[in-house]
Amino acid sequence: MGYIWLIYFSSMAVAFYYAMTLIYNGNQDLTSGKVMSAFFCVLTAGFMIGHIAPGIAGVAAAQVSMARFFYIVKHDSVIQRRQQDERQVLSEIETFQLQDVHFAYPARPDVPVLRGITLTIRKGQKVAFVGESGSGKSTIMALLERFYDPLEGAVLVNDVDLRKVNIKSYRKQIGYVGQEPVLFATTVRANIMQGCSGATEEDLEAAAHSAQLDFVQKLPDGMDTYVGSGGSQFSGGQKQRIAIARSLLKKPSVLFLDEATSALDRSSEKMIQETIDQLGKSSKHGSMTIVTIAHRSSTVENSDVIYVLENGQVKESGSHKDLAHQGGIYQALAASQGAVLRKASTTSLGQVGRPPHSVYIASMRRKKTKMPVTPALPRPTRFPCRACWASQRSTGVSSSRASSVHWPVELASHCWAPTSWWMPSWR
Ligand SMILES: Nc1ncnc2c1ncn2[C@@H]1O[C@H](COP(=O)(O)OP(=O)(O)OP(=O)(O)O)[C@@H](O)[C@H]1O
Repeated sequence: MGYIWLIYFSSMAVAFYYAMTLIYNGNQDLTSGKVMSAFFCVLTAGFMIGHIAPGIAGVAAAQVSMARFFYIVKHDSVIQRRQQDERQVLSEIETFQLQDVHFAYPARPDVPVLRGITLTIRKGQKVAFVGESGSGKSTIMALLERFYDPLEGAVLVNDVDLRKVNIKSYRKQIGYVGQEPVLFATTVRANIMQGCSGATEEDLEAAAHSAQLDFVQKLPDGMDTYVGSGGSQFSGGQKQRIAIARSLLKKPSVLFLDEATSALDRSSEKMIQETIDQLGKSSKHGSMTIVTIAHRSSTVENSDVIYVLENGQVKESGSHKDLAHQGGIYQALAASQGAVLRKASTTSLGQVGRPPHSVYIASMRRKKTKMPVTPALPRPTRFPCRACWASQRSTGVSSSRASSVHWPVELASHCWAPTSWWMPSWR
């Protein structure tokens, strides 16, 4: 920009100098008055045009924003809403029923996602959906929230087809926390109060306490801390906790948790779950219905009913106690996770805080073996990836021996995998 101004004023100076030279040399057509008026005209015009330039960039940005705005405004809802049909106003949700529900997403109408789901959820129940990735768990939740309508069959609420229920009154009753919650670029307080403007400071504090928001209190600005664009100034688990606080403040009669505590450590998750269970028993609507999707067995163990999905169908249902010994998919899933956890707690590699390198050193000391000279390694904070660990196991090398063989020599960059890779979840 500085160069433009330099060129602009330099050319003006040259033109001015040239005009003055012509006058002094006796040019009859030019007078100093004419030159000065022309000079000020050009100066003013240039100044104005210079001011337009940033505006042109603004117009381009506004065009993009307007295009996005009109895209959203004109976007048709995927649910066929007919206001005259949505007469049933709900003050309370007693039951949900899915009756032989078939569904495919509008973007892929030929790919069936749900194939004949029939189930009932009653008031106050804790219901969980588990199953492999892509089996249709979140899709069931989306239908229960009426983000989509089923292609065949029906979703009933209090025995009324959801298509006939006033959607505003219905959604006021439900709370939803997803895996990647949406936070707005404002303060923690404003994010939690979103949609609950009537909540008092005590309600806010109670919700924050229930959702384990202690970390916010430790920040200099407390509840008035700015969360950043999309909550970018907080970690995934912290964002989930803020979103849980937001939902709890609303005191919904039904709470949908779609992997809502997946980013939390086990103890925080357990504490939040216990609080939600307690709140569930004492919500303003009597008892709160809680619908959970999770991959960790510990998250769903306390549920009254667990539905196990496979390829868009319910394959098993029952309590954890029933399913854990049924010899089906759930038992296999729970056992595989339990086995991994057991292995993690018994094998030296799985002991948190005692990484493989120190295990190796300790084992060499025990055996009074002369330690080979190995290059100094940074203190490891992560574990070998599952593939490497499996290959060590298959060669029959013991864990400490395996780590001594493998760890210092071959621990390549891919082995610096997060423990979550090594400790498989149900995904
Ligand atoms: N908006 C969409 N448009 C088209 N297909 C979709 C859409 N959302 C999900 N699907 C497809 O529907 C299927 C079920 O997805 P869904 O999200 O319900 O699975 P899920 O069991 O919740 O999986 P995960 O445990 O990974 O969240 C998947 O095959 C997915 O690719």
